[in-house]
Amino acid sequence: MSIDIEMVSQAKVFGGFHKQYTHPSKVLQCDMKFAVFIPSSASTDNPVPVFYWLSGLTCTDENFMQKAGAFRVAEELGIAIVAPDTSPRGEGVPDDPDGAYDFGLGAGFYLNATQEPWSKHYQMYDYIVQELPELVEAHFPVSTVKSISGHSMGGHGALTIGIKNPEQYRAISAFSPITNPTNCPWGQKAFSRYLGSDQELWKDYDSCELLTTRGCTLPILVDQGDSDGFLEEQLKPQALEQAAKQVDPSLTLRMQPGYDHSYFFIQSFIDDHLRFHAEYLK
Ligand SMILES: N[C@@H](CCC(=O)N[C@@H](CSC=O)C(=O)NCC(=O)O)C(=O)O
Repeated sequence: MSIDIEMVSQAKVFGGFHKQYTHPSKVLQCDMKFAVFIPSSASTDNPVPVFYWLSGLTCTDENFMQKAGAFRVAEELGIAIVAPDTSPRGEGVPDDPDGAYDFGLGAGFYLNATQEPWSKHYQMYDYIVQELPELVEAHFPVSTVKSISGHSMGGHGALTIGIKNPEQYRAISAFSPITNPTNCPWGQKAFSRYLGSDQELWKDYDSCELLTTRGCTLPILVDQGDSDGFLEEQLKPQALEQAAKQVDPSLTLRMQPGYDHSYFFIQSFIDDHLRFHAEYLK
């Protein structure tokens, strides 16, 4: 079934096009925006692979597209980029009761909420894994070959979604991911509200737990700045390293001296990530 999408803006960049769209989401029960970069080599005769980018807390589709500096190398490698929003939006979509930045709007945590009042709209896992790729593949000159990456909350999303769907993605990468959300304040706040008090159920969205119990057949690249203010309390890359050691050696964790949590860090290493993904998207 084809879903209608409406273009909001487009701009030529490095020979390709950045385009922003809006569409009604059946899964999220609201209108959503997403953005794509389509390289100039893409056509119906030459469908290109797709790099999905999941952004972090407070972001929309715009943060990565405007700040990461990814288009020159994506054009060179012939890779499309898709950047969704980070939560459902719009009238009727509930937000954090105190308007906090780390829950509700802009903070969907890429999971399927089970608790009221969140469960009606906050189904970001199904949106990213099913609805959005179906829509993208129906409307753009792209193949079904894809990989997934993200930052912070989006790094958590990329890791958990990639680990759980190895048949759908070719590679996973992350910048400064929340690796062990069941064991950090951001994750505990979000999971207790979206998923309820049974912490056994939280494990299904924790990359350390998933790696330990399922392993991972996909290659994983993680970059983490050692001057990141969220490092010790929220991100815990060593927990991911420990979990990976127990199952297989597919994780490359690079601690990057002096870098913080910002898009300046992402901008500094996004070319490495795109080239890493390109190896597996061939
Ligand atoms: N207190 C800050 C926190 C928001 C923040 O740092 N957001 C990061 C992602 S954090 C983890 O998911 C981000 O990417 N921000 C957008 C950007 O363009 O930098 C605040 O409210 O600003």
